[in-house]
Amino acid sequence: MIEIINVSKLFKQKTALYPFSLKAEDGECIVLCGGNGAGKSTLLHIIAGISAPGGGTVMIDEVDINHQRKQYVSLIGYMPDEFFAQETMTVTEFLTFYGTFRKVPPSRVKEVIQILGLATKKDDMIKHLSKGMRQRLLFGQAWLASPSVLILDEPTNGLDPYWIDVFIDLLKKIKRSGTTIIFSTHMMDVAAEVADQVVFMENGMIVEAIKNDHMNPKQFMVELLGRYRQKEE
Ligand SMILES: Nc1ncnc2c1ncn2[C@@H]1O[C@H](COP(=O)(O)OP(=O)(O)OP(=O)(O)O)[C@@H](O)[C@H]1O
Repeated sequence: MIEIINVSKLFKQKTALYPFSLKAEDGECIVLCGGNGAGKSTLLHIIAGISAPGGGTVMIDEVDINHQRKQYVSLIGYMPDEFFAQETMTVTEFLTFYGTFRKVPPSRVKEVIQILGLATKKDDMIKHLSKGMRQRLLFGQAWLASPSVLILDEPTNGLDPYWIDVFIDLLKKIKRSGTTIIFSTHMMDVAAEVADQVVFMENGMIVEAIKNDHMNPKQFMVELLGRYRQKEE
């Protein structure tokens, strides 16, 4: 379970996030939507422990980011929106490197490589991977240790339609295992398939939060697109 409690952020004079709160239970998914500069990455950086909140706090399974940082970080997996690794590492070396911090066995590294369709690339250097393959690898790094909360910044960027479908199915499976997921996207169809709650952000504020109360993905997408268009008018 994740609780975001009155979290805010100021960059010099500019407010990037006004105080707001959100909550997701085990196995639930929150999706953040909103235009460029809305504050999605800023919020995800705070939840991932990369950037300190200006005010408020984040709790995962009652572990407080401000007071139990080490324990908090062990409960999350974070996929950034940009690649950050040594590009001369191979796929296996990269995942093994991150796996050692969490005591992940080699069999799990192998399993993740397989599930993410990277088996034929396992000994290739990261610099030789396509954009979509790098995205899958970054996702693998976040998911490797089966964290309590998975935090993903625009995870479907660069994925082709086949891998978007695989990714949606995988997220649903991960939710069923009890993991809480929070991710940002510009893709309403992805949001409609996976989200229990879609949060629209604008200028660092939540302008609307829409819960999926038993709608199927198609109905939910129509609802989301309707709200999205209303905002543009
Ligand atoms: N390190 C920083 N220093 C100063 N301002 C920042 C910093 N990081 C983000 N901002 C500002 O905070 C605001 C929110 O940015 P953020 O990256 O969170 O938006 P976003 O919703 O993720 O956008 P996008 O869809 O383009 O990724 C923007 O106005 C941005 O310029």
